[in-house]
Amino acid sequence: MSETQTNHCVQLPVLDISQPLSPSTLSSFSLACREWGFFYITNHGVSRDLYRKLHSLSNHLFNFPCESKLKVGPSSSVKTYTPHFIASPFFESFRVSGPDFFASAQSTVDVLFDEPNSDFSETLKEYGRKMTKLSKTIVEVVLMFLGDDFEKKFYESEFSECHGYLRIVNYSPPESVEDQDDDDDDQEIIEGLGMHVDMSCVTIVYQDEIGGLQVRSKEGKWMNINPCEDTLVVNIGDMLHAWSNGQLRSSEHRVVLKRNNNNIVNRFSLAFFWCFEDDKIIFSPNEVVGDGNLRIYRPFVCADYVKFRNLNNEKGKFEKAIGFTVKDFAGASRQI
Ligand SMILES: O=C(O)CCC(=O)C(=O)O
Ligand SMILES: [Fe+2]
Repeated sequence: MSETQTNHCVQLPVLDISQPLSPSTLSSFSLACREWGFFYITNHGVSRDLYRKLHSLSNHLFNFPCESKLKVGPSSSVKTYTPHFIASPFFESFRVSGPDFFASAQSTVDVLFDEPNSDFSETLKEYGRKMTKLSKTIVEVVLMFLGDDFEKKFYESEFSECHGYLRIVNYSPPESVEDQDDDDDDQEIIEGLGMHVDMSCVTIVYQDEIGGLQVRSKEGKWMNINPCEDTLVVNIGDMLHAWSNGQLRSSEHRVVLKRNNNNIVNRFSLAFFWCFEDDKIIFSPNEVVGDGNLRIYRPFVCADYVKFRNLNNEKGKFEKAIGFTVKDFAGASRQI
């Protein structure tokens, strides 16, 4: 039987990232990270104006003809554009990488635009700076969820070399896909991005008001993560999941697209991935594992895991969770 739309919505706590953490909030976020691997943040310092600007400047790039965008596509030297039909027929994205977000954005702009233009790159520089600062704060806070003073014990030694990159995503039907004319009710769901787990330590997601982000419960049920004005969604990825010895959940999630009179509604999102450096050896410290517990992952080099995932992506299995997660890559068959 094919899957149809559900309406279950998960209640995730909202963290005011501008305030110090109180012991009572600590426990609800700690629980959310262990149960869902997702929570919201507010007072994050990114204005609605900046999001409006990012949306409109990004649309400008997405509106270039396909042939132009492919000049920065997977077969080009720049490789910042992922065209339709790689992640899904409805997904296309531009990638902007840190630490020099300006230079990375400009490498795309220089190919696409005939005239010199730095509006996009300047804006991405500002957004990259804000997301970098936010990611550092989030990692510190998440370390507090794991244990007393863990941010003091582990932030500097383990997380100070992290880096980030941004994926700007446009969910829309490709030119070659006709609108469907099924009945209105009981429609099959359309995945804009299939089930996957992130590779990152943490991911910060901005989704527009359309919604469609879903997390899979431990029981395997899809739950909506509704957009909420002025808040961002944070989720734990496989790198931090492995580092925490599985205590923080790296959840399967996906994006489903909405329809309006059988037309797919365009959706815009920004996913910022905060990751360990390539040569980092991910190995959960004794104190994190805790007395009497066993390690569930063998130590591994971060870049080797990224390579493992990308290899499977190339085979057309873009970010599919099953068979290609850190559990498959470094799960300890014999616990150590
Ligand atoms: O588009 C979104 O809202 C989320 C995207 C996502 O999960 C990802 O890019 O890993
Ligand atoms: Fe994701």
